[in-house]
Amino acid sequence: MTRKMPIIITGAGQRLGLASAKALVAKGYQVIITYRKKREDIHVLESLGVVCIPADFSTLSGVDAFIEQIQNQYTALGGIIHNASEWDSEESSTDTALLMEKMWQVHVLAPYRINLAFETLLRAGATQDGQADIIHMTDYVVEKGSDKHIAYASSKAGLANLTLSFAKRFAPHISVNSIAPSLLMFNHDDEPEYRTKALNKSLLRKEPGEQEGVLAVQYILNSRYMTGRTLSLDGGRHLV
Ligand SMILES: NC(=O)C1=CN([C@@H]2O[C@H](COP(=O)(O)OP(=O)(O)OC[C@H]3O[C@@H](n4cnc5c(N)ncnc54)[C@H](OP(=O)(O)O)[C@@H]3O)[C@@H](O)[C@H]2O)C=CC1
Ligand SMILES: Nc1nc2c(c(=O)[nH]1)N=C([C@H](O)[C@@H](O)CO)CN2
Repeated sequence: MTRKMPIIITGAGQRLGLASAKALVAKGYQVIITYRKKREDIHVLESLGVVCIPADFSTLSGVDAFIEQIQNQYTALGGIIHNASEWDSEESSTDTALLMEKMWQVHVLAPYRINLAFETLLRAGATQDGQADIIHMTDYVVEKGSDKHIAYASSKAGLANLTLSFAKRFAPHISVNSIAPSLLMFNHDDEPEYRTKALNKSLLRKEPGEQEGVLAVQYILNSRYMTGRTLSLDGGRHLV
């Protein structure tokens, strides 16, 4: 059943967020997205009727400005997909304290503050649609850690824990779930040897692409009986 109430996707100017926004619009959803960089694809989304809001969650004031804008413009929400993310490594950082702060700011504080702020809007949306959804984009490394993205992995573990807490707090009208990919899609600058190594980390040895994540989002939005759980998209990596 398609929702009447709008679904927010954060960080949807490219890759998985962009593909998810296009897929939900094609299914008849009202979609709101956030972005930082105004790429050509933002104009494409606007032409499809998507409401595109510039938002930078790297500061508390940036998070609160986004919250205020939504609260001023909407009286109900069908859901929010916390997709915005930075995949920073210790190797690429000169200050590990700032790295940890940055990872927790975007992956934990922003979703935490937004979920609390939007509870009333989501409950109003659930009244209209029968249910509202929060989806946290986490990561396979929540289970296993990462020796090269330590701060990132810890923050995604924090996000995964938010799924458990908000599922309890917002039941029964708002469902809260995680999607935990391992490799979905490479970045354009990933070297061939890195790609080979990453592909060999899973049993299925493939780069599934963004549509694997889109299918998971659609499954959760269509589900009527899933909350506090994680959809793991990892090609059997846990068995390697
Ligand atoms: N790609 C993969 O293989 C995997 C992805 N995931 C998770 O899935 C989700 C989607 O992945 P992917 O599409 O690769 O994500 P991206 O790396 O493309 O990041 C998504 C968007 O997040 C936005 N963003 C980053 N920092 C901030 C910030 N401080 N404030 C607001 N927006 C911000 C960026 O917006 P802009 O470009 O406009 O600056 C970016 O386009 C992410 O949460 C990721 O951690 C997990 C495991 C594997
Ligand atoms: N925000 C992002 N998070 C992650 C990305 C990414 O590109 N952006 N990529 C990965 C990798 O695909 C990793 O799962 C396998 O090498 C992880 N998180």
